[in-house]
Amino acid sequence: MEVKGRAPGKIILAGEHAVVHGAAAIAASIDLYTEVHLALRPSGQEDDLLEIDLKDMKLNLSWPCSQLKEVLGDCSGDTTLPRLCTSEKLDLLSGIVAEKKLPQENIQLSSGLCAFLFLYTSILGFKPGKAVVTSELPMGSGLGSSASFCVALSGALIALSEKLFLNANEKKIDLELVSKWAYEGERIIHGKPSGIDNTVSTFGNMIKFKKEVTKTNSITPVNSTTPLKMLITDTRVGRNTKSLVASVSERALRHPHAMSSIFDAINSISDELALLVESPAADQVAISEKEEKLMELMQMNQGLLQCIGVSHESIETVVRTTMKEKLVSKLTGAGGGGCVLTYVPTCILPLYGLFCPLSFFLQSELSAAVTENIISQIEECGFRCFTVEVGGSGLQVFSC
Ligand SMILES: Nc1ncnc2c1ncn2[C@@H]1O[C@H](COP(=O)(O)OP(=O)(O)OP(=O)(O)O)[C@@H](O)[C@H]1O
Ligand SMILES: C[C@@](O)(CCO)CC(=O)[O-]
Ligand SMILES: [Mg+2]
Repeated sequence: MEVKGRAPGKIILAGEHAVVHGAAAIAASIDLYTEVHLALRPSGQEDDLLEIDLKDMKLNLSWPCSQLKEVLGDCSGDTTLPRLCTSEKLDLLSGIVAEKKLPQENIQLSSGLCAFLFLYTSILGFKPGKAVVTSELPMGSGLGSSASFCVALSGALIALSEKLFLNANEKKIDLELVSKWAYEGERIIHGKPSGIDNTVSTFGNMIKFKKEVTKTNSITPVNSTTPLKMLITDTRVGRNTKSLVASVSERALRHPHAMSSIFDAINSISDELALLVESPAADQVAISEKEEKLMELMQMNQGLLQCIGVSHESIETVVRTTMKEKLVSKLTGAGGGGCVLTYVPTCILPLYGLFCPLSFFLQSELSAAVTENIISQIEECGFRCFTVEVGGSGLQVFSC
């Protein structure tokens, strides 16, 4: 039996990092995906391998299932109750991965491979199989590559374990369950994730997310009344979400009151942004007012992200370059390099002090010209730009 899981990356419009500390954040899926194709090997065959083929990295690794069983011990359990990967188990998994002596340029994949082995053996046990992984997302850049990998993989594993596509089984995939397993994978990669990335990758669209300690997380759909056009710049500066999240927590320990005020301010920005995105705007004047407010909120959020220490010279370069054209940018995801969002308003004339309500054609022509000009200035700095569709579908699972 073979299945394919496909899950999107994401952008965070407001609230990254603060969300780990209990503030609200707004995230939306984007139209860039990770796919995991999963096939079980027929039982009774000589080779009892568990294999992973990371196509984009041209990296193929395998482990005999008998060896995994010997090292990891019993991994069975109720698959409907996602389990935490204990630190003892993580040490065992890290040892199994370290034996493969990954080339230095791929060393950051170790945590992803530990998450793979943990999720596979927890959900399917030691059944021989093969996973083929491809992704359109730049890895480790703030667009949720780790979450989309964990969600696509968990979706495929649950579909196989519940034999979803066999014998006219009409049961639908349990998205809550997938998201919870993916969260356990994210924990291996991120250390202390809030859960926003796996949630938006699983369910898609735009959400307001707030982590709750004693009850279930609060997840509210945000229904945007206007399409949001985002230009994304990949600064190509490598970073790692786990260490950035840890550095913010350390700063919060050093300056608890100041940091808690910043997290509160970010919470208010997220609340206001969600209301704004959902508010109707009947005419060009209302649309342009709404867009200006949105840009102001993004600008304030970027300033606060700089305050908590997760901006970077490369991010500030993008912020300054777009500011010259009166556009606003903010980092997205964990920061420290990675990707930057630039909001491209539909009403660009008011930014230049001009107002022309009838000329929609002129607006879109000018918007395209300004965007092109900005892209060429940003790319001169050695960065890469692309645009994305915001708020599409979440996890999809197919039978192959
Ligand atoms: N396609 C993939 N295959 C295997 N591992 C992956 C894949 N995509 C991501 N990973 C794992 O996730 C790590 C990157 O996760 P990280 O959380 O640092 O960045 P991100 O998810 O892209 O950004 P952010 O969390 O800020 O949105 C990689 O180093 C790797 O271990
Ligand atoms: C930096 C962070 O807030 C978002 C990463 O996309 C971490 C998290 O919420 O898990
Ligand atoms: Mg991540």
